[in-house]
Amino acid sequence: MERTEVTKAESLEDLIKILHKIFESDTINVEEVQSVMESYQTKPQEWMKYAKFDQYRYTRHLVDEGNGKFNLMILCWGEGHGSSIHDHTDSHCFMKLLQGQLKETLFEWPSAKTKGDMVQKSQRVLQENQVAYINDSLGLHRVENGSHTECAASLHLYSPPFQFCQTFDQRTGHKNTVKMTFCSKFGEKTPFETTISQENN
Ligand SMILES: N[C@@H](CS(=O)O)C(=O)O
Ligand SMILES: [Fe+2]
Repeated sequence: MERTEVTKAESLEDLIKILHKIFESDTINVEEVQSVMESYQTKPQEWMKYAKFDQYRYTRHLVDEGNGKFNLMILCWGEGHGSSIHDHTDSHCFMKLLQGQLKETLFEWPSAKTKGDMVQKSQRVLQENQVAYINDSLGLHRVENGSHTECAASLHLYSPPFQFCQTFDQRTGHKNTVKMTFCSKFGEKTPFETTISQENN
């Protein structure tokens, strides 16, 4: 089979344009999305306006709604911040490192039979510009900024977009449904009323 030519994204704006084009189609080619996201060489001045860090937990900032086909967002991870083990609500999830490093740990879905600790499948450290991909059939993951001196930022694309996910307790495998909210949308801070019940995972 011929390899699909992948356009190089010259800027974040350019990347968004290319993604819109790709997602006009009803079928998604995971490798194509991954390659185009990888082709963008991170330039902090292009995404700085979205990046706001919190002292206590990672924050989520909506960048683009992808014509209803995908959500593109920037996540800001302070020193030592991490997510809980979670799923991705049957969506495709692409995660590109914009700054720093993030450790991704994959887990198996807990089964009714296996009680106790959740089973860890693999672990890797993502470097600047790298793109990771996950969906529910590949398992669950936890993402962490292990550094105690550097913050990290990542660009996430979810298709179709989703607002809720399930988080899992590593010791028991018990799950909870959580609503995921945005700290800012399109560079503007989300009004306080809607962030008051904010729960990222
Ligand atoms: N999926 C998580 C971030 S990560 O840990 O992959 C979120 O959207 O908040
Ligand atoms: Fe995730």
